[in-house]
Amino acid sequence: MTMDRQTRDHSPRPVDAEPLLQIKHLSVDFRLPTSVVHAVQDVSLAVHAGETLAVVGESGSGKSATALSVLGLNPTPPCVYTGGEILFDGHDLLKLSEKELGRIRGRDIAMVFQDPMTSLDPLQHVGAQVAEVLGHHTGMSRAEAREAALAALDEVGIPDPAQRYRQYPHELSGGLRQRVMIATALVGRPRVLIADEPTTALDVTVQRQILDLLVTLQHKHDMAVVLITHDLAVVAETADRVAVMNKGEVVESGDVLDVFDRPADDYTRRLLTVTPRLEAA
Ligand SMILES: Nc1ncnc2c1ncn2[C@@H]1O[C@H](COP(=O)(O)OP(=O)(O)OP(=O)(O)O)[C@@H](O)[C@H]1O
Repeated sequence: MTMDRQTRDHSPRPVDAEPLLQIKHLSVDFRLPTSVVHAVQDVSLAVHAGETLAVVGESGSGKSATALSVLGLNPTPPCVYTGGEILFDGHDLLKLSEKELGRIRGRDIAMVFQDPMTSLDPLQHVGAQVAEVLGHHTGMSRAEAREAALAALDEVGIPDPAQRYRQYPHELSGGLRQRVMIATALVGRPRVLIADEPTTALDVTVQRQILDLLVTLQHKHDMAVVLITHDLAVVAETADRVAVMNKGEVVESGDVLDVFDRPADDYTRRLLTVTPRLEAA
């Protein structure tokens, strides 16, 4: 499988640039009543500003547990962080208090999940939910937060934002709901966006539009994006680098073009052969 290097936008970055977010030797267990799941084992990942790192692997390989660790969102218990560091802005996020992490969530590092229905409040107007993020993180007045939320809805391509502002999540299509989630994530201008299967629940045409939107916004705001997905075609189209996870470990990582053209690990090779859509990517 080969990909056209000419058509991909790989913005060069200074070789000595520090990663914005760095996960070093992270290990995470889930201690259940009768067993222990070693969900993440000695995982190291790094992402720079303006770069997309894809984390791929089959279901249960530890992608989400790794991503959720960044913002301390794995349920504790049963989750126990057994080793490693997550470095952001000179801090080890694993050592921060809940209050300190709360300040980083949404403002510096934001997440988008697969299913907006579980992340959005069904009883609150969508616009108010976008504005609420600003209330948490800035000193904006209500009117200013409303204006900024309207601008964010507009930026993510929601038609007629003033009217949509006053709708509830169930009144929107799946694609529009995911756009609201993205607006909610990005309105605080985070430097890192973690997107966990952001398009899996959507039909193929809408998937394309949402991915295009994420790429556009990433370039516009020079964000670092960690994209969790099991879809290698999505990786081929959007990511700069890829880390392949299997059974809690990173088995291979590198430039997407290199890894996909010349996979070094058997597991990566197997993943690539079961993804026919890649041929067209
Ligand atoms: N809250 C939890 N309690 C117990 N076990 C968990 C919990 N969350 C994840 N696990 C287990 O940890 C392992 C890794 O799960 P994780 O959700 O990170 O995988 P994944 O690669 O993201 O899979 P998927 O693509 O299906 O989301 C799995 O064995 C899973 O069952």
